[in-house]
Formats: sequence, structure tokens, C-alpha cells
Amino acid sequence: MISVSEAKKILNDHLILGKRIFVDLGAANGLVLAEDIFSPIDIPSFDNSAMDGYAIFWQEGNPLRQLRPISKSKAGDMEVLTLDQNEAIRIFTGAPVPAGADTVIPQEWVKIENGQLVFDPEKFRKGANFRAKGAQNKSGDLIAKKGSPITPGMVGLLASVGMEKIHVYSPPAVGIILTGDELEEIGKPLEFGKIYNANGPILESYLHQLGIHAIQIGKAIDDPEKLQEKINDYLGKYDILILSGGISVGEYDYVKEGLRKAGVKELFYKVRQKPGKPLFVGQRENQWVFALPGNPASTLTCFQQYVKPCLEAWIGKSEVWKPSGYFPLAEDFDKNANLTFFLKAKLEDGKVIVLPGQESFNLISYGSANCIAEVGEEVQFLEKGSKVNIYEW
Ligand SMILES: Nc1nc2c(c(=O)[nH]1)N[C@H]1C(S)=C(S)[C@@H](COP(=O)(O)OP(=O)(O)OC[C@H]3O[C@@H](n4cnc5c(N)ncnc54)[C@H](O)[C@@H]3O)O[C@H]1N2
Ligand code: MOO
Repeated sequence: MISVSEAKKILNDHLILGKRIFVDLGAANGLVLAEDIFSPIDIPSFDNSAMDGYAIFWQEGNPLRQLRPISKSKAGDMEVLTLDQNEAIRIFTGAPVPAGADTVIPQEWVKIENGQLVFDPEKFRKGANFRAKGAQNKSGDLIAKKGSPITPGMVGLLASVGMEKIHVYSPPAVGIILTGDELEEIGKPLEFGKIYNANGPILESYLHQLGIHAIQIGKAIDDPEKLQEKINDYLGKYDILILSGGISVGEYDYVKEGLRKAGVKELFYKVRQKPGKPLFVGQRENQWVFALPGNPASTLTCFQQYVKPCLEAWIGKSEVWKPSGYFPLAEDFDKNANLTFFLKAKLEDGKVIVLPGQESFNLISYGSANCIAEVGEEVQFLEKGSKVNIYEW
């Protein structure tokens, strides 16, 4: 059995990067940029108004001269009007500022008296409400770096400069095999001896959260031949294979042998941790295989701690092993075991509260947990206030 840090080092030494592909901007949220982006245009691409009001030429010392409002400029107008020194042009937010104008006075601050524009010049400065061409970025500027996560904000930035398609690292297609004769699907009545399948929905929602949508979920009953067929079939079709259950030492735990027969090379089996001790990870050429222990808290923890970083690295993310933070415990914690503990926890007001129901079958605290807290294998007891690593979802 190896330690958590040894397991993570082995995975880090075997990371696989997805293929570089060209996708529509709208389909890239959650992925990572596989290229530097230089803006093809100035943004704004023309001088325009930040307010509905009047565009004027600000004459220092004499801004409030006799200004006559003349024609209008609204957003979408393709003609740039020209402004004479003693004119004001009615203008609307986003509209081109007339040539010769440099300041916009919002309409709430303006009165028209005897055909003249009147406002308090003390309240404004030259350049007010004027959005200059190139104020966001100039044509040719580096606006987004390779390796940056594509967030809704990034999508907005790239759309604003007119990027239609971008290079990203292709998210993997993931096959999931749920093992166990006891599994019943949600929506069906629960007969004695059966349990609802929680691991399938856990894995599917986690994959969606990572921007991975090509997912196939299948089941295998506790029969070595049927399981073998499923393993061979899924390894032929998907980049990554995740299995849940059947990886411990019971008589019906056929997963490890099935993977060996399918040519999967073991990277490690069993980690000194709770939950999730009998975790198996292997590879077959450029494919990952994760066999997660069937207890739902073991499946969830192993996904968060090991599968998620490998998938993030696959789509080009960096610093994938880094905890989300390091915070003090709200209460003493007595561990008394030589295993790393991954605890259902809640970070609240800067303190880590260890939640009840830490057994690996027990999901009750996942309704309120916002992180998993890590207590290292060498630690037996932690006093209130001792700091621990936390991993947000
Ligand atoms: N003699 C030993 N027994 C066990 C050991 C051990 O070291 N010696 N390890 C225990 C630990 S720790 C874990 S974790 C489990 C892992 O077992 P498996 O990976 O073989 O998983 P199963 O036996 O198939 O199932 C375990 C448990 O999880 C439930 N389960 C399975 N799939 C689902 C699902 N999709 N949704 C919800 N719950 C699921 C299943 O019904 C079992 O209760 O082994 C211990 N045993
Ligand atoms: O490792 Mo198991 O997950 O303790 O139940």
C-alpha cells in the first residue's frame, strides 16, 4: 500500500494531455485555451459614448458657452457626425462620438433653455463619458494566454474581439461501468437487498462540472465474463474508463483481474487513506483506467482527489493537485489511525467544521459539505485551530 503523496506523484508522472482541437467559442466554456490569443481589432473599435446625453467639445475655461443641440447619434449609426465648436449632438450609449467631440454630458444633468444646452461645468471634466477607440485593447495585443481557463468572462472577452473558433485541448470521452447486482435505478421501487445507484449520478455530475459531456454509463452484473465483455467494449470506445465497485477483496470483486486481462497496466492499487483504500489506477497506452471503491464516499473522494486532477491536466489545466486552501479546524479532531483521512467538511467563517457521518457508506453530510478536509497519515490528533488542507468541490 502506498501513501497519498506517492499515489499523486505516480499519477503526475503519467499525465496525458488531450488533442488540440478547434471549436466554436460557444462550446468552449470550462475548457482551457491551447493558444495565445492576440486581438485582431481595437476595442472599442470606434470612439463612442458611455451615456445617453449630449456630446460636446470641452473648451477648457469655457465649457458652458452657447451650445446649440443639433442632430442625433445613436448606437448602430454608421456615419460619424462632425461637431462644430458651438454645437452639441444628442447622443446615446454606444453611439459613435462625433468628430470634434471629446466629452458627453448625461441627459439628467442637462437642461435646454432657449435652444441652448445648460449644465453645471463643475460636475464634469474633459473626456467624461467618452470611450476611446482601443481603450480595452489595441489590435495585436495579447489578450488571453495559452493555458488560461475558459470562463464565461473569457468567452465574453473573446467574443468582444470577434473570435468565432478557438483552439482547446479536447475533453476526453468517458465510459463508466457500475458494478454490483444490488444496484437499482432511481424511479424504480426499492426491493429488499437493493440500493439506489448513487455513484453513477455522482460521477456524471462531477464530469459535467469539469466540462466533460461525452459520457456513457453502463452496468455490469457480478459475473466475470459479462464484466470482461463490458471492459473490453468500453476500452475500445472511450478515452477514459471509470469503474465503481468490485475492486476490493471480496469473492465477487472481479474488476482488477478483468482490467489485467484487457491489457491495462497497473500504476498502483491501494492507498493508505480513508475513504477509498482499495483504489486502482492503470493505463493502456493513452487511456486512463480508474477503478474506484464502491462505497459512495470512497467513489466521490477518489474522484475528487485523483481522477479530477488527471482530467483537468488532460484538458490543459495547470496546478491540478493544489488544495483550495489551508484553514484552521473549528474543533479538536481525534483520528487515531495511520491513514490519510479525507473528511466531509464545511468551511464557514474561515474555519473547517468536520461534519457528522464520516463512514464511507454515509452521504448525509454531502447535503451541506462544501469541501473535503485532509488530515495527513502521520497525524493522530489535531487541536482546534490546527490548519488542514481543504479541497472545494
Ligand atoms: N475483507 C475486506 N473487505 C473490505 C475491505 C478490505 O480491505 N477487506 N475494504 C473495504 C473498503 S475500505 C471498501 S471502500 C470497500 C470497497 O469495495 P468494492 O470496491 O469492492 O465495492 P463493492 O463491494 O462493490 O461495494 C461496496 C459498497 O458500495 C456500495 N455501492 C457499490 N456501487 C454503488 C453505487 N453505484 N451506488 C451506491 N452504492 C454503491 C455497495 O452496495 C457496497 O455497500 O470494500 C470494503 N471491504
Ligand atoms: O476505503 Mo473504504 O472507502 O474505507 O470504505
